[in-house]
Amino acid sequence: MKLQLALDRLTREECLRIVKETEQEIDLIEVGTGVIKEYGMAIVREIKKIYPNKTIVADMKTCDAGGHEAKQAFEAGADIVTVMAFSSDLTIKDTMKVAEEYRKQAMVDLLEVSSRDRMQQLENIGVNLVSLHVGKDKQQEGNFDTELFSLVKGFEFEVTVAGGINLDTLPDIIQKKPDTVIVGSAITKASNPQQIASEMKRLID
Ligand SMILES: O=C([C@H](O)CO)[C@H](O)[C@H](O)COP(=O)(O)O
Repeated sequence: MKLQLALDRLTREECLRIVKETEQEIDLIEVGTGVIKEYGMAIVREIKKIYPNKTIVADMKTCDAGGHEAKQAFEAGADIVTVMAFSSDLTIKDTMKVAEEYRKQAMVDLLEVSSRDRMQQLENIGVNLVSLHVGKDKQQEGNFDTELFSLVKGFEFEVTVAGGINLDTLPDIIQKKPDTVIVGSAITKASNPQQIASEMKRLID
C-alpha cells in the first residue's frame, strides 16, 4: 500500500517545504487542483525536476478536453493525471489514449459518482485506476465512510482513496486494502507534517 501526499490550498513555498519534510515517508506527490490553478504547469514541472524519482500526480480533475489537458500535464512531467468519472466516455478515453502514448497513467476520480453501472461502463472502456473520493466540501458532513468501498467491490480496478483521511480514520481504511491512500490536510496542516506522515507510513506498512 502506498502513501500519496496531496498538496492543496498551499503556496508554492509551502508545497516545497512540506514535500522536503516528508519525502522519505511518501510514495507519490499530488499537485492539487487549486495549486495547479494558482501556478499552472510550472509547479508540476518544478516539483518533478526536484523529485525526478517520485511519481507525480497532477490533480487536473479534467472533465472535458481530456486529451489536451493530459498532454499539458505529461509534458510538464506528471506521471498520473486525474479525470472525472462523470465526464463523457470520450473525455476519459482521450485522456487514457494520451496517457498510453506518454507511457503514463490516467486516474479516474469517482467524486460524487455512486452508480455501480457507471463502474461497469468505466471497466468496459478500459479504466484500470480509480480514486474513491469524498470531496473537501462534502467532508463537512462527516468522516470518510468505508462503505464507499462497496462501489468498486468485484471490479479489477487499482483503487486509491481520498477525502479527509487522518490518523483516526486510517486504520479502518487500511482494512479495506486500497492500493494507495491519499492524504492532504492531515499532513499539510499539521504542526509537524513529517511526524504525521511517518506515523501514517508505519500504519500502512
Ligand atoms: O482532491 C482533493 C480535494 O478534492 C481538494 O482538491 C484532495 O487532494 C484530497 O481530498 C485529499 O486531501 P484531504 O481531503 O485534505 O486529505
